[in-house]
This record gives sequence, structure tokens and C-alpha cells, in this order.
Amino acid sequence: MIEMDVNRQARYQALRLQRFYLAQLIYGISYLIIAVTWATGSYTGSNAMAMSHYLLGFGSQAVFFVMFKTGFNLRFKDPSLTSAQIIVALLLQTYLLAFAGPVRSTILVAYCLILLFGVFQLSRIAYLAHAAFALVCYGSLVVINMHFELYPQTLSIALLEWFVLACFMLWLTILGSYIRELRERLQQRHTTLQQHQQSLRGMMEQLQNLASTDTLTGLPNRRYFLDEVHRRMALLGNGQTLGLALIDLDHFKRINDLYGHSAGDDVLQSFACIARTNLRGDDMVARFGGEEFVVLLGNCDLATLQHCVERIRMNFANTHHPSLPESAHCTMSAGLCLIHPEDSLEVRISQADEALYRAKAGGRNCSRIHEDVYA
Ligand SMILES: Nc1nc2c(ncn2[C@@H]2O[C@H](COP(=O)(O)OP(=O)(O)OP(=O)(O)O)[C@@H](O)[C@H]2O)c(=O)[nH]1
Repeated sequence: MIEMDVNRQARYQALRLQRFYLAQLIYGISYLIIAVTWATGSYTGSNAMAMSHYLLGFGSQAVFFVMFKTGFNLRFKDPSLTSAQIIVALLLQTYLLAFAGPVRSTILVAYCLILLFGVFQLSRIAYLAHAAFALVCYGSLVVINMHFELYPQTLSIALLEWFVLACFMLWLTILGSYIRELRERLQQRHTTLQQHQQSLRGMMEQLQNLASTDTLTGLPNRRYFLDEVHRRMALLGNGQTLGLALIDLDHFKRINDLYGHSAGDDVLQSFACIARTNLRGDDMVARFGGEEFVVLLGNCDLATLQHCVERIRMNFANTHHPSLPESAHCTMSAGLCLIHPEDSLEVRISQADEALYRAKAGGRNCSRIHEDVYA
């Protein structure tokens, strides 16, 4: 959870830096404009003033850069520092306009470019406040110019420019609201989609569980068991073997006939429980079908397999089943064999079945080993 938060934070921080670099493009353009206006003699300030634009630009942006790089920006309510970046840019833009000479009206559009950066981050009210601040900046510049007669411009032209700028700002505000609404809607859809995905994942898990589990005993079913054996066979090293035991409850039909189907179900559940508790964590017991079960032991020899199956057999034979009378005893028979990495599983299962048949024929309540070259 904490790691996820750290990752998300790093991603957001990278995005903030990207947006900062994008803003530097506008600064680059303005540096170029200053150089061109200065070189063509349109710049109305002194050389020192022309230099001061660069110093202020680089200085202010260096501060923002260090804040992002050191994570100092995270201490603020809005870590993207959008408002601060826009205000600094608006002030620098106004300062540039003061000396831009005849190209001033063309550079006015930069106010709108600067405000564009707030479209995603600022609320509608904050956005309006920043647009108003831009208009106040430019209005103040016009008033100062008029008062000190620094720039040859009639009041009507100045007011017209201010009005056009205000119209653009208004349009930007409307566009900003629209984009923000779209973004919020998209975010909402994204959240809903994630919730759907999560519940789908949960349902898939449930379905997979249902498809691989026997509902009566809660044990893995035949299909899951076969998949699992194949998977484990593929992982077997040279000379390693898996232990396989095919188990069948003795005279189970009789239990059903004598005590009812539900008593038979209880016995099946009871066997499942006994088998499970007598196996180690990575061993496996599955319901193979009907009253037939199968046990799989990871990397074991015949002695271990036999020992384990005998333990289950004895426990089962000594268990009293509450749904059966005191005198009734249930037993099981088992056929055992080993599985080698290169074996055919079908062949091994039929060999275990053959051994099971011998156990039944030999009087039941016992286990027999399939004897072949391996075993
Ligand atoms: N109660 C219950 N009985 C089941 C279930 N699945 C299979 N059976 C019964 O298990 C019995 C199996 O009988 P048989 O195949 O004749 O074998 P058996 O009576 O155990 O005799 P042996 O295997 O020769 O010892 C049948 O009567 C099936 O109806 C189940 O889920 N619940």
C-alpha cells in the first residue's frame, strides 16, 4: 500500500516536471522575442533592462525547478504550484510588455498562453481570479504608460486592446470549464471501470474456485487434480518421483442403501477431512469421482507413500461417523504407484487402478502397490 503511494507520488512528480518543462517553451519564445525586439531596435528599455528579463526569467524558473527536484513543492496544498507559476509568468509578461515597443499588441496573446496552463489544475473560481489578475496587470501597465506618457498610444486603442484581451480570457474560462468537466467525467468513468474490473476479477476467482472444487467435500475435483499433476510432473527433477494413491471407499453402496444418501455424504465429507489432516501442506487429496479419491505426494518414494496412505486408512477405519450406528465401520482400499517425470499420467492412473482392484480383491481395507520396473 505504502509502496503504491510512493509510486503514484513519483508519477505525479514526473508529470509536474513535464508540465514545468512545457512552460519553459513559452519562456524560450519570450527570450527570443526580447532578443529580436532588442536587435531590431524596437525594445524601448535600456540594455540592462533587456538583461533583467533574462535574469528574472531564469532566476524564477530555477527556483521552481529546485522546488520540484527536491520535493519542496510537496509541502504546498497544490504541489503542482500552478497558481504561483502562472502569477510569476503574468508579472514577467507584463514587465516585458512595458518595454516591447510597437510589438506590444502582438505579444498580448501570451497572457492567454500562460493562463492555458491553469485549465486542468485550477478551479473555475481560481481560474477567473487569475484571468482577472492578468487583466489588472495589463490595465495597470496601460494606466502607468498613460500617466507617464511612456508609450505612444491613445486611450481608446489601449481600452480596445484591454477589451479584446478580456474577451479572450472569458473564452478561455469557458473552454477551461468545459475541459475540466470532461476530465472529471473521464475520471469518474475510470473509477467506475476500475470498480467493475475488481468485481469481475472477484467473480472470475469465484468461478475458477467453483470449477475446480468439489462442492460436497470442498476438495479439488478431478479436472483440477489432473492439471495439477501435469504441472507438478513438469517441475520434477531427474530421478524425482510423485506418489499417487487411488483410494476407493469399501462397500459404499451398502452405506447408502442401509443408512441413506445423506449419511453417505457425511462419510465422504469425513473421509475428505481425515485425508486432508493427514497430509502435509504441499501434498494433495482430490475427489476423483463418486466414492473415489486420489492422493498426490510431492517428490516421495514408495515407502513414504505407503506410510502416508496407511495412516489415512487406519484413521478412517477407526473413525466413528455420527450419522452411522456405533457398530458401523467404514474402510477404504488404495492402489499406489509412483510417477516419474517422463511418464504418461493415464498409464500411471490405470496402474494405480489395477493395484486398487487387487486391494479390493484381497479383502479390502488395505493398500496395494503397482509392481513394475520403477516400483
Ligand atoms: N452418498 C453419496 N453416494 C455416492 C456419491 N457418489 C457416488 N455415490 C455412491 O457410491 C456408490 C459406489 O458403489 P460401488 O461402485 O458399487 O462400489 P462400493 O459399494 O463402494 O463397492 P466396492 O468399491 O467394491 O467396495 C454408489 O452407490 C454411488 O451411488 C455421493 O456423492 N454421495
